[in-house]
Amino acid sequence: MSFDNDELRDEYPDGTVRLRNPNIELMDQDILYHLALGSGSHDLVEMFGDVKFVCMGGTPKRMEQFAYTIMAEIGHKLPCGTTLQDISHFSYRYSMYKVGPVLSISHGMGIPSVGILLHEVIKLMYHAKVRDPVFFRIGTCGGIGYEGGTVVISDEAVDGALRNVLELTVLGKIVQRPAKLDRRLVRELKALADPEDPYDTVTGKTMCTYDFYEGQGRLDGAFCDFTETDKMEYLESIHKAGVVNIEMESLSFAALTHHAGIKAAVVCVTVLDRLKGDQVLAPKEVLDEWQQRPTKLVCRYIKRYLQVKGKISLDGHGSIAVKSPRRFKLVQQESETYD
Ligand SMILES: O=P(O)(O)O[C@@H]1C[C@H](O)[C@@H](CO)O1
Ligand SMILES: O=c1cc[nH]c(=O)[nH]1
Repeated sequence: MSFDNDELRDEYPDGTVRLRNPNIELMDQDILYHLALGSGSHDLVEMFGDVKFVCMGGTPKRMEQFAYTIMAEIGHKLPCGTTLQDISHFSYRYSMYKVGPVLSISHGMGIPSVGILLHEVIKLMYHAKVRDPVFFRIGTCGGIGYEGGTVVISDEAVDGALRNVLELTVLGKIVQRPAKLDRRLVRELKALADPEDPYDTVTGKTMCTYDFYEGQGRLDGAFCDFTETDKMEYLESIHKAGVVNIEMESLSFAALTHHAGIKAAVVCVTVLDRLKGDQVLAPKEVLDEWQQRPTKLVCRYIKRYLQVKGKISLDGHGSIAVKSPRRFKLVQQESETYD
């Protein structure tokens, strides 16, 4: 296991999520302001103690749909006559749905929005005494050399200058956090791509920017100080460096989950090939179908985990069998991160 934050694992071998913040346990209560939840006002262990998977994506609609999809996939039943409730409705910020061991939460757009949410969800995992949760981001992105509709599993997140770190200004000083993702989880997810899927599923480096327009080299924003030639030179250079897609949250997602010792993956669908244009031209119905593709892969992972866990719960090794159409693999449930 090459876990950069091994101290966390050694100190808390039961898998509960620990915070790298001594202040929290000294507080009478912790208000998770943007989730409309609190450790004093809610029984967080009772409400969330059984969570195993936390799935996030940009929009409330996508994450509500994801919640209904995973509910059907894992056969979770709601009490008669009830529907899923948005647990964070009264925050008017994020939406959160719970389906058995799965949380489905919208994160809004960009690093600041997903960063605030991650602080609060990681604290939620801590207060609820959740063990070894796995986090997924289910998103959309621009492909670099990939047609719209391609599913991309990120094996690394980099910023606009190809640096594999999230940079934050804390007390006026620049702090860098490594943006590492779990290698084994990438392989497990890739193995769940079905050759029968009518689209490609690829792995590669994901560039994460602070802006959709100038930050991603688009010519069609309200402002643009570079030429088409400059743009193409840049996109070709990042393509050469192994970047397969661009989006706006993976850097924070990878860095904050890694800092908390939480296993995480980013799975996005491309909505266009940026080597061919800037505007998202696909019709809405097509975009809606494309957005379900990362969902399908993550659902397969969760379903497989839950089925296998049911069957092998007595083996004590915490292993998960991943069936690809051609083969079965027994995969140890450990984390591996890129150095
Ligand atoms: O998860 P989503 O679809 O929101 O991810 C990407 C990155 C930005 O949040 C947004 C830009 O259109 O889409
Ligand atoms: O080009 C794109 C498409 C979706 N999301 C992004 O951040 N960029």
